[in-house]
Amino acid sequence: MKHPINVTSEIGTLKTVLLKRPGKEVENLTPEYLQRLLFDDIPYLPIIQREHDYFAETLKNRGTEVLYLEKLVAETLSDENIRKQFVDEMLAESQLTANGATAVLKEYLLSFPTQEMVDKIMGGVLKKEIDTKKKTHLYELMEDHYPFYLDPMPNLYFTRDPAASIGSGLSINKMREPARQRESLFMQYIIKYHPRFASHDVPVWLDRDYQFSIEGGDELVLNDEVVAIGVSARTSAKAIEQIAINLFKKQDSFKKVVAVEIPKCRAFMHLDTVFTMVDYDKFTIHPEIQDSNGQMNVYILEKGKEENTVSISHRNNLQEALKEVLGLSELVLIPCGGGDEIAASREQWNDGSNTLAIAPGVVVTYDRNYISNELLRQHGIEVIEVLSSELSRGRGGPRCMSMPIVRENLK
Ligand SMILES: NC(=[NH2+])NCCC[C@H](N)C(=O)O
Repeated sequence: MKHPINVTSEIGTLKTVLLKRPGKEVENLTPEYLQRLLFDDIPYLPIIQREHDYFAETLKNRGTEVLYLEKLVAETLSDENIRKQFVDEMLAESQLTANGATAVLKEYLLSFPTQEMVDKIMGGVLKKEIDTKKKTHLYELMEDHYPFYLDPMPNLYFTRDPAASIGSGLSINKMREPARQRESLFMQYIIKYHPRFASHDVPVWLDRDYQFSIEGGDELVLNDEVVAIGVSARTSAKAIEQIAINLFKKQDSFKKVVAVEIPKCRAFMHLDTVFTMVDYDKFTIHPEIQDSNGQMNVYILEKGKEENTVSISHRNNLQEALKEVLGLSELVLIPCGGGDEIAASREQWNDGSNTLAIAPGVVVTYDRNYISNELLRQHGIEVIEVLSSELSRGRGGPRCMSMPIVRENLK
């Protein structure tokens, strides 16, 4: 059987992708906790699901196999021992909001059929769901207005971030924000126990127990030798250096990691919110990541002379650095919003630069970013638009909502 993971570029024809259909977790958002849960508004569930289904259909119509995270997790947990072990680990990481709740919650969760249990863990567990028994302890009698035992995970539909496919392996990410840290546990179990992956010895370039954060929105596989990684609000320089060391050391063909420093702010949380690859020699860019002279900090990491080291060199122009590492004489950066100040910030905010390439020169984008979309078309890119009123409220676009598992290699 073929190796289950193969991603040697950002643009090779997308064969298999992982999505998560938004569910109850999105309805468990309330204004009070929006910020902490990394949302700016509450999506309307039936519409966000319709939009997400449309996105999935669009990919299927182009021949992509769509896998759903929630289904893979349920399949992974079909063995009773693994199921129990998973629940234990999930509860241990969930910083339960009431002492002594762990045992009750475990019993409660395990009482459901596996798919329902998975949906519940993802959706969140309200205290009122299980607070039926008589209260005997002091802490149980105390008024506590926090509604959840288990917080919902509304960011799960951004499957790009908790893990990232690179070559034949992946990084299973230590995520930066507490609201998202549990998300990568799902992938750890899938890789270890799901029949599609378990028997293949999938290399893990960096694991979720690594101390410093990294997120998939920052990890861009430019080709089979070069990976670009954003140094961002979510991804640390330390994790980038470590994954570079691991990539150069283990198999596969990777020779260079390009660390691209971007401003650390909410609107630009990951590299893919300001920079994505759309063709062999074309990228989207949000102009604001460069200074007034068009410069920014870019570092090229290569295998060092000593074992477990990298050699690092600095560049200050992204376009030139990309030409250098990709061996191109010409390379186009297509500005989000056409470079117009207002349109650029509005469309960047709604993920106008966050394109998902499904083949070289073919991208999926949000319909609302009409200026950026038009500009992409003028550059010869085929743009397939998807619905975006509710999906965009979570601050992520088509690239973040998809985790490629298999892409065709570039010729
Ligand atoms: N790769 C990305 N750009 N992901 C966007 C994730 C958005 C999500 N609300 C978060 O704040 O984490």
